[in-house]
Amino acid sequence: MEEKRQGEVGIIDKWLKKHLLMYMAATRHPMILSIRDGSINISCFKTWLGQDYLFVRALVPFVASVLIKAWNDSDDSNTDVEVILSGLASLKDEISWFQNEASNWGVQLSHIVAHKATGDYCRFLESLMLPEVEFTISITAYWAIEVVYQDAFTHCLEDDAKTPPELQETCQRWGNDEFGQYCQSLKKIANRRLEKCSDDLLVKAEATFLRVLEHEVQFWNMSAMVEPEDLASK
Ligand SMILES: Cc1ncc(CO)c(N)n1
Repeated sequence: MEEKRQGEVGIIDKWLKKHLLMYMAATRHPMILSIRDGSINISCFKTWLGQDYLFVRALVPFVASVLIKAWNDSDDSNTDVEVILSGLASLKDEISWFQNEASNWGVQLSHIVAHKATGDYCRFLESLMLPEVEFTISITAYWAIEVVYQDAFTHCLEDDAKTPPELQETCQRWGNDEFGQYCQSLKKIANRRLEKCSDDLLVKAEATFLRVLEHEVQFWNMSAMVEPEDLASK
């Protein structure tokens, strides 16, 4: 295999440049900016918390499907499987974190109903779980899903950010260095596969990346909406 020359940009970096506006719409959404400048309405945060709990639960079988595809198709399946397995394992801790955080904020997870954006995003995950969806496509989607949160929440932890103290821990969950490294590992696997896939698949993978960004924007939009019951209680 030809080694990439140092400094040469991979396919994903080309996409990030080409679709920068869409990427920024997902990672610098007004909801994220409102966390960063401290102006966030806490009821939006609670909406996000409940809906993201549903999303993360749906992420478990999706990541499991990526793992199976790595096992079956990957040209470097030992390390790929290990990377994906560590992500799958950490979802268990993440779900416990959501349960604990929800109880701290008085959010009843057993009563949460999926909003349209959550349902749409979960159905998209299900479509990617089908066996006929190639590993290259599903690992690209997995990287994109994780990197949006990593990038967005890292932004809320920068030195000049005014993130409220009670939201710091949430931002740390996705904005910590270790998760940043994890996203780099996913990017490396995706890039390696994308470098050698057919043009046809490359077009499909790029479209999948864009669909993830669209779903992320819709998800933030939905979270930023104040629930009718919160308005009624004002
Ligand atoms: C909507 C959404 N996207 C990405 C992540 C990252 O895991 C998440 N928890 N929720």
